[in-house]
Amino acid sequence: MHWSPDDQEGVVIAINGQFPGPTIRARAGDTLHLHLTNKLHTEGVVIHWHGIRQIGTPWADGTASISQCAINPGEAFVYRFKVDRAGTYFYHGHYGMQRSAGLYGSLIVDVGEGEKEKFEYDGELSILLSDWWHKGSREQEVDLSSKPMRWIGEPQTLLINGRGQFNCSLAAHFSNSTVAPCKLSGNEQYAPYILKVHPNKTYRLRIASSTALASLNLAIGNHKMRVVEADGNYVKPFTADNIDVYSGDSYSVLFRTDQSPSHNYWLSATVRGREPHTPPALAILNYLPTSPSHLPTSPPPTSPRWDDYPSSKAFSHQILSLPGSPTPPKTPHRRLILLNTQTYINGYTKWSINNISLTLPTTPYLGSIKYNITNAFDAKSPPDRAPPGYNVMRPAPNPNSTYGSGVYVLEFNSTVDVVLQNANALKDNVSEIHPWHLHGHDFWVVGYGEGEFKEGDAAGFNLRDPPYRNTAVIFPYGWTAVRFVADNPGVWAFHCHIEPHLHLGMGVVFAEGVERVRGIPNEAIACGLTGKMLMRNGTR
Ligand SMILES: O=C1O[C@H]([C@@H](O)CO)C(O)=C1O
Repeated sequence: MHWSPDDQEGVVIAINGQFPGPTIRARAGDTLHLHLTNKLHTEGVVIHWHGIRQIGTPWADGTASISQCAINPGEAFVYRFKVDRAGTYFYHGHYGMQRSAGLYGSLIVDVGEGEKEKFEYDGELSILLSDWWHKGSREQEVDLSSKPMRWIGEPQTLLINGRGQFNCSLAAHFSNSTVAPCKLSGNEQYAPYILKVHPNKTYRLRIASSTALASLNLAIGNHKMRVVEADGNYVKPFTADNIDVYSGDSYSVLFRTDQSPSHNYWLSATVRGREPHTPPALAILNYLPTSPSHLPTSPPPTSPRWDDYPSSKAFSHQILSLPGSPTPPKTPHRRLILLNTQTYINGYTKWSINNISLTLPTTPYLGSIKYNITNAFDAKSPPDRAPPGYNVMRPAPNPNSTYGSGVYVLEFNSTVDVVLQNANALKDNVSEIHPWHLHGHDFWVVGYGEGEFKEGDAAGFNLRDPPYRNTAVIFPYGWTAVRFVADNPGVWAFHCHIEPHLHLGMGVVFAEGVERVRGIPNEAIACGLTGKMLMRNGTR
């Protein structure tokens, strides 16, 4: 497939003229060859593929490590990887703030030839959720990197498959707010996305969130959902009126079209965890043969209040793996405790992990480790835990941190626990949601807790049916523990999926079995010191 991000039109990055980018659909076991030409005039492009583990491919894709060389304007690159299992995934830009500008699309992998899903359905629908600002991604980067920082604020619009409303509401007549009704003839950019269904069928709705900031809650008016998949893995099915979807998450839900077929219904997404200044995103569930322009006669579904954390926690705790799913090794070889804090460095606002704010080196980690280039990043590994006695309920007594680019070197095939410890941010009584995403692996989400993690809490970890996924949320003032096996040779990012938070340093880098990585393509290391090495060797 040929595939080219084009220049920003307004503030949206399109791929092959489409926004969001094209849906890439494959079958488990396929090897994809995606030819990417960067047609942006001034910016490099890096793409990350969610859920792709790439074990067994000829090389551990440099995209797995967020510091790979960007594909420069005018350059072309072939992404080659195997999609080894079915599931709902997506891809997105991983360079600067390009995700907030729209560089994303769906990646859907069907079960292999002759195989069956563990649930049945008559039809399938797919939505990719995102958020959108009127400011371009470059301006946002400058704002975030200024002293004092200028925060990007809440998005102007939430989008469902790239569609959303600004300054008008499709459901204005249901509320007493002063927002004007949207005048629809059908082709406006704010026309809603329409999900067409036939009555009395079971549909699989695939959902992924590529938001740059917003945590969302999704509901379909008058319809219950049955959650069956999370991040490409089966979960024990459960029924929900609404579901939380954090940035980086993907789900499949089943629902029955058992409502009156002479009406249409709203699908809505609302903001969670931050006081919303953005109206809900609305799409229309259109019961055929009713006309899609027949707006729903009932109001959009209600969702929990943005700060109703007990309901979000209850939802997360309900996600457990389907019996027969992989279970974690019983004991870890190593446990990292990563304290998440909002900090300052010389007056610049940052996010830090164990008091280090990640700054990516200009040379890709994969190449520098593989070829023993010792001065490309900090030789010292970051600490395995923050100093004891830190009060997570209060702003830090000393809010200053330092920059760092060091790597956690994990023993190949070892079992690693990571406890993500949330804390108070810079302001009193503020602690935010952070969805953490791991590249190149799935992890088991083995526990959640309130306040400070204590070693004794590990005795309560769920090792029986923890969900196996690649994104896990930490709630305000709480901790979340994940366990994974470091069995994928390469260098892998683990980071908050809120794009401005990563931009401000909220991430860490893991390296394992790099000596086993064979045949790194030149394009993946053609920058920084490895780029110079290739030039010296005459290979470039
Ligand atoms: O990183 C962030 O910065 C702001 C605020 O803390 C400072 O303006 C905010 O809400 C974030 O999530």
